[in-house]
Amino acid sequence: MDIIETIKEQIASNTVLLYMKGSPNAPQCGFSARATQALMGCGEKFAYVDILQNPEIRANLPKYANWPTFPQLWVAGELVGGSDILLEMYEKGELQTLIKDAVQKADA
Ligand SMILES: N[C@@H](CCC(=O)N[C@@H](CS)C(=O)NCC(=O)O)C(=O)O
Repeated sequence: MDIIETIKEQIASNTVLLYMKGSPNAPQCGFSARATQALMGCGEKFAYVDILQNPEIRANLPKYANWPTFPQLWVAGELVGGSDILLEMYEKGELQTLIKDAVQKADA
């Protein structure tokens, strides 16, 4: 499958999806570690893709997303942002609401 099709499919089939370096249990970058912590604090399940294991995604997602770096959080098919944005939203309680609402809608 074309790599952009793969990315689209991942985004479409996972309500909460984090593109990151490493895994939630073993993040390989401080930005990915902080994003994971904020997400875990939201209390919902989330999927992840380790871009260190997927060099083609690492090379192509920034262009597709128009977002240059990792981590990238996608919720309900939309890019939310990277670690700075996630932490800011988490502090305000906005990330929790966004994710809970999206998961509820997806389950309905
Ligand atoms: N301010 C960004 C910082 C993220 C960042 O600088 N990520 C770098 C280092 S992990 C990155 O993805 N570089 C491109 C790459 O490694 O492919 C955020 O909030 O997420």
